[in-house]
Amino acid sequence: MDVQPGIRFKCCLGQENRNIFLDSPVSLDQLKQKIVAYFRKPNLNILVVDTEGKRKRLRTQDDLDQCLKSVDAQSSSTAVRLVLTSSTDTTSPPPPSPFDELDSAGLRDHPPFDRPYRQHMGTFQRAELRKEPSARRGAAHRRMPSDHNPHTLDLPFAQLTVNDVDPPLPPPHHHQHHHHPHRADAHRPSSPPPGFLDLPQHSVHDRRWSSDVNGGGEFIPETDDQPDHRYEQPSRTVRSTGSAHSFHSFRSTHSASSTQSVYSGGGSQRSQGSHHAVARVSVKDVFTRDDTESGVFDHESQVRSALDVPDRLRSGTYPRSSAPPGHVAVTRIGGPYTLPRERTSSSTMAGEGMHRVPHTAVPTQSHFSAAVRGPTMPVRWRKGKLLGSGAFGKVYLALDDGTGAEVAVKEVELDAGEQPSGGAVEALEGEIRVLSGLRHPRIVTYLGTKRTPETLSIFMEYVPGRSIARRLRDYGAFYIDVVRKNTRQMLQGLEYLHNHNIIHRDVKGANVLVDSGGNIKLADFGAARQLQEIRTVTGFKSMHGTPYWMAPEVVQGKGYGRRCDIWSLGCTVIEMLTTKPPFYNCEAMAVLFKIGSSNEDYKACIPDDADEGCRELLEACFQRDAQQRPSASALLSFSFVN
Ligand SMILES: Nc1ncnc2c1ncn2[C@@H]1O[C@H](COP(=O)(O)OP(=O)(O)OP(=O)(O)O)[C@@H](O)[C@H]1O
Repeated sequence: MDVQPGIRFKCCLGQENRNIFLDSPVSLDQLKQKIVAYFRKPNLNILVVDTEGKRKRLRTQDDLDQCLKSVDAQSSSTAVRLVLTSSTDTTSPPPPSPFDELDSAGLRDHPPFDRPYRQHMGTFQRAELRKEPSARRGAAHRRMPSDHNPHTLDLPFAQLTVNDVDPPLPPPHHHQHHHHPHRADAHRPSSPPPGFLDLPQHSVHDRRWSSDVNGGGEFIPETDDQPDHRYEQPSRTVRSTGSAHSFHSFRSTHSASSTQSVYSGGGSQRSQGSHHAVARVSVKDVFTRDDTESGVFDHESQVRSALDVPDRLRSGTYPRSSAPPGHVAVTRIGGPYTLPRERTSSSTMAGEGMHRVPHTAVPTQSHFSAAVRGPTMPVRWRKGKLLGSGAFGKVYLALDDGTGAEVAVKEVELDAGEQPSGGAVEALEGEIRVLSGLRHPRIVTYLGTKRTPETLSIFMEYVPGRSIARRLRDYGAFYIDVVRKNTRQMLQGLEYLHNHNIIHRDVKGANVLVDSGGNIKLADFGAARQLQEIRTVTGFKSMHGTPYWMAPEVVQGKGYGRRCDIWSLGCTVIEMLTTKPPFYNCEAMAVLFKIGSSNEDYKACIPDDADEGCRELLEACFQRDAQQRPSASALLSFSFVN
């Protein structure tokens, strides 16, 4: 199938950032229409920003064509940066953009920011990590902690290169993407503004669908144009139908005429080795203003997670007791609400096969009270007990004195005498600011940061049930059903992160937290590189960590992308089955060679008595060639996790 070329327009109006994708050839009218639709302001001036930061007004189709020509000339770039200003204010300077903020903070030219802001924030870096001057490295080794643990590793930091090795996606091809069985997820639509859902074009069915972090993320393409159609999942995603709609008046959206039957597309699909519940809902009935205020509005994952009935009902995330009779309690981003339950003869509450949510679903306003918003960044807070310590700092429980909620706070010591240069701390703060826009039931929510001269405190959602690693220590290896459920939920979290261009980089049992309902949340994602940088400058200047979960391309310093998380996920599955990751009986240095050496067959580490489906998934995860590893989305269709 021919895929038309497409152009991404990164639009910035004041603090609001949107990505708009348009197929070529792009017409100015089309662009203007999109801008009006997305920013809900008519007659905006459109200024194009060139690579040197100069702005030029786009008035005519010719201007646009010229501009697109210059984009074509730079083969690596298909993005056009636009600044929008109010047309009533043609003389005043354009509104501030995140780039301006970085400029004024002197950060933009700092190495971590030598790429566009969002690309950096999206954590897919092509830039090599800065190399430590050798003298400093020497000092680093002198200052390495003496408590050597054979299972941890101190490497000169500069050995790691972070590259987005994932090849680019073909450009978007709207309107027809549903029809191609293999490319259904190979298109990325534009990110809608809060309260706006451009569903006709960008249905939730498109799993490439991704709103940006705080509305303006750099979209780094996924890798599924790689030949892993064999892993393609036919119809697992939730389809959403509906028209563009404001979420700002919740009550008015519940008219009896809404279309929102939820049904499975032909019931369960065991032929693919899995069940696929295909739901059709009117998203306007699922989301409210609360969702749109969270800074990110990921319709697909939210719809999917809201309707991931098998998982939730099995695991008890939905507090059934909280639902009135005849209703299903549903945990939404930020909290629960209820949907009337209606069973059909082929449905079960475990979600096997068909389940229906009739159009009379009526969440009430009371369900959307403060309780559903989840934790927020505390203004005044008190430190509680130590929850644990890691390579980068200690994690404490803390009480938010404003709301009474408990949150977790990771304290990273900053060496006051040797402040990190080059804005490493600011970079981390910026990263957390962006990451705190992410919301998904399978990831720990970052809330924000606070800094004193001695400490950087990173606030997070508190997950009470301890990590998988800790549970393995306490109880021993998990039964296969728990491994299955945890794996599925980890994949859901990874899918969400990867769709938002975040590589976790440190997937392992210690970074998978379990809540009191036995559901997992991925922790410690996205910020590892900045933390590493801070520790590099202020602490023992080395890469400190444990290599057992590392992917070969990471160890080999080749540069890596999202698929390194898939390898680590495989190691974590082994960890859950046996309590230890592969080769844990070897010292850290030895295991590095094993990981790096193509002679070492990781598949041999799969326990002999492993479930057939589990073996299939692990073999896929342990493909040495990262490109051969399926994506998180593809793995979600494997029989083991269904
Ligand atoms: N949001 C959280 N809620 C509850 N407990 C947490 C939270 N974040 C971390 N913890 C606890 O604190 C411990 C230390 O976490 P931290 O992220 O500092 O280190 P780690 O992940 O164990 O190790 P490393 O830093 O080497 O990856 C974790 O093992 C976990 O038990």
